[in-house]
Amino acid sequence: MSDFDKNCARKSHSRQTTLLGWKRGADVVGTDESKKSKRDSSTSDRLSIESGSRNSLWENKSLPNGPMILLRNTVGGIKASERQSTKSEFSSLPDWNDNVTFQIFGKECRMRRRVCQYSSGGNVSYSYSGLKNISAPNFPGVVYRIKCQVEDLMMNHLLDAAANHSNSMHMHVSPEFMDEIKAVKESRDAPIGSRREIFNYCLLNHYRNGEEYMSYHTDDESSLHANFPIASVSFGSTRNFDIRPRNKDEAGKKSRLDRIPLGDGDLLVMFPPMQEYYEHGIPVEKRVVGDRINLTFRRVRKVK
Ligand SMILES: O=C(O)CCC(=O)C(=O)O
Ligand SMILES: [Fe+2]
Repeated sequence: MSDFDKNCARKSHSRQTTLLGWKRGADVVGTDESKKSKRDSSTSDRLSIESGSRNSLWENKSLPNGPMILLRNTVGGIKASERQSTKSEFSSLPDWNDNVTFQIFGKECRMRRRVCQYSSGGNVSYSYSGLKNISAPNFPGVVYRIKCQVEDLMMNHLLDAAANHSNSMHMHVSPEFMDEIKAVKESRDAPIGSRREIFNYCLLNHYRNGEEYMSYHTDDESSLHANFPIASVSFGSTRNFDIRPRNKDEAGKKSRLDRIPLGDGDLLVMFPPMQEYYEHGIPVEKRVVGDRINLTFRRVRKVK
């Protein structure tokens, strides 16, 4: 990666901040409705989920104010060969864009990975990384299949933990989201047109080698639903997922707090309010052999 690219990556992040009017820091609370509802869900009235006993396949990766759960080697099939063929299907989707450019202080920067995005019925509009009005066609079959699997895995885990009255303080899920997944679960037997869904948007990232990366950022656009998590799925080579605080420390630094290796078939779920407190990114790692495709499923509020 050249210094110019590094610079672009860094600046793109600060530019995003300006463009979307984000405020950073644990002590700063936004003024829009989504942020208000986050604030109103106090820790005490959230359902606590324990990753123990029957739910032991899920690891608890939470940081303070950053609830996260992780399930290894499962999405896309238990067998590596099944996941490999799913990854090939992703790779040959027709909508990849490997030349995404954006302007930073008058300079043109190119995104160092290829990306594409899909949404429910092609009706969802979402802007990120300073890019606006990006078209997001209807979910192709392979993305829809993985979306359903991710929703089921997550829903069953959370409902199971709730039914077992798990009471660890590690993991907090808002009552609003628990109500939502109960409704989604109940609607699974309904005719296809009237089924509810958790996620209505998917962003795919293809890192073709260890030099392709994603700089530190938060996924806290106001168009994202405040109570819903972001579910991130990985296929292919293992890449590190780095986490650091949004706020600088006394020395003016933001030091890395955690590094989670994300491998083939892994599912990482980030719950609110994680995006208010932490940034995450995929660093350059030249020694990585092979490519990785990542899917992040989101719930966007604005539907066209
Ligand atoms: O590739 C990854 O695991 C990170 C993806 C991500 O953070 C994003 O799409 O916002
Ligand atoms: Fe992200």
